[in-house]
Amino acid sequence: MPVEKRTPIPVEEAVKKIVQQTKTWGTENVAITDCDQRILAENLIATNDVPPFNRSPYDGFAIFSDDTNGASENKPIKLLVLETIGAGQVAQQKVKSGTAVRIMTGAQIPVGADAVIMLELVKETTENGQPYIEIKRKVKKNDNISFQGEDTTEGELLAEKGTVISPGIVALLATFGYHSVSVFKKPVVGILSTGTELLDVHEELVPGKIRNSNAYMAAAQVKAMGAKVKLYQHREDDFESLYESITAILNESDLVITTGGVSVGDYDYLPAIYKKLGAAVLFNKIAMRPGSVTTVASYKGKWLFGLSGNPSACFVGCELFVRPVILGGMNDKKPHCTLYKATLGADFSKANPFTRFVRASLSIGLDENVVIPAGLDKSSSVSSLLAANALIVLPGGTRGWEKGSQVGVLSWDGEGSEWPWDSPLFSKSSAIKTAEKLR
Ligand SMILES: Nc1nc2c(c(=O)[nH]1)N[C@H]1C(S)=C(S)[C@@H](COP(=O)(O)OP(=O)(O)OC[C@H]3O[C@@H](n4cnc5c(N)ncnc54)[C@H](O)[C@@H]3O)O[C@H]1N2
Ligand code: MOO
Ligand SMILES: [Mg+2]
Repeated sequence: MPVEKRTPIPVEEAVKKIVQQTKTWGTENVAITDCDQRILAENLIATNDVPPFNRSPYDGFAIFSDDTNGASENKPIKLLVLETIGAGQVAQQKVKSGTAVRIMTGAQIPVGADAVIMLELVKETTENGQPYIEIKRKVKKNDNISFQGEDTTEGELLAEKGTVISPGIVALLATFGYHSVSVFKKPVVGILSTGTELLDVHEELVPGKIRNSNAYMAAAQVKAMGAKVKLYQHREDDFESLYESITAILNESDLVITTGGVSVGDYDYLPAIYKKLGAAVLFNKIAMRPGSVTTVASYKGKWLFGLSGNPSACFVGCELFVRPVILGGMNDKKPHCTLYKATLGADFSKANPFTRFVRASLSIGLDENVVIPAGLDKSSSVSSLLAANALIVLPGGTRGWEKGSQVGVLSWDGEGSEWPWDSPLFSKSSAIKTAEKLR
């Protein structure tokens, strides 16, 4: 059989094809205790003013400010203390001229009081068994009052649907009585590695075999993206059993990630499996390195991601193509890796017609971000993933890059990007033209 000729498409076009087909995973209600890092499927609206009543920001005395007119070191004024209230208590009596209520931080300002003076600024006395305070200064109306609604007002839109729930948002949900909250569902991602050479993690090495690292790596990646993972026992490169496994996994998952067996080799069965399934292949060759063989197909509303068997290629394919499907389906407004501009900290000499994604270590600085390649730059490398927190994006058709160059970097750390692909740092370049020549 002649080897299949594949037509590479530019990376951004591949990502666009995916984004166009992304649909939401639906919504569910989760308890406030389980909602952190999920994505809001409803607007977060203030259901009351915060604070809900005028309150004291200090431990002190609630007074009627006009009583302090003319008060001075030599001429203190004296007020009768009616009662004491702590936070959570409400004064029983009104503050009238000549009186005060001892009040603790967080307690509601008593009716009639229009200012608070701190404990440290008064002298406490007793006369005829009655508690009094002396004040030696003028206190202005509204001094030391935390006003109702000064933080938020009822009806205010605080966070829009699509926002990631941070600890701060959890605080607001609690403040406004959302004991449960509507969030976008997590998709279920089934992960299966194929390879006759693969061993389980606990197995001893034998000649010709290696341990399966891709499945565990991909599981960790998609978990970090917020998906649920179903990890399956790896399979040998055998058409029938692989076909059977994949159809079974399709029933149990929203997305199926396979690793390996997706290129043009004798035992690369994924292309034939997509064909037999009747899956619609969006692309099977991308003008990029690593990960050029990444294949994405859709089947009955489900996704099939054929990631490369080479670990670094598998990793990159997952970040570039799986991420926007998982996060986009959860209505995350920034479903792609975060784009940074950085200074290249070391020469990168390899020329390549394809857009390169170099595993790299990115340091975010106050004045400058610096990025350096993270190790052996081969798609088969595992060790270069160790120090990597980002991918340097080097547009195709270039003759190597010098230390000091400004480059675009995509990182899986950070808040994500809406659409990083238009960045001039990635210059629409000659990648595809050069790739065409190579075909
Ligand atoms: N004649 C051609 N050969 C190859 C091409 C090509 O275009 N023409 N593409 C090369 C590129 S680029 C890549 S990437 C690989 C992709 O290969 P597959 O996705 O088909 O993966 P496999 O053949 O199954 O394995 C490749 C490599 O990765 C190792 N591997 C596989 N699975 C795992 C795993 N779960 N954990 C760790 N390592 C794994 C496997 O042992 C192989 O060494 O094809 C090139 N060839
Ligand atoms: O997909 Mo391969 O790893 O392009 O390098
Ligand atoms: Mg292969």
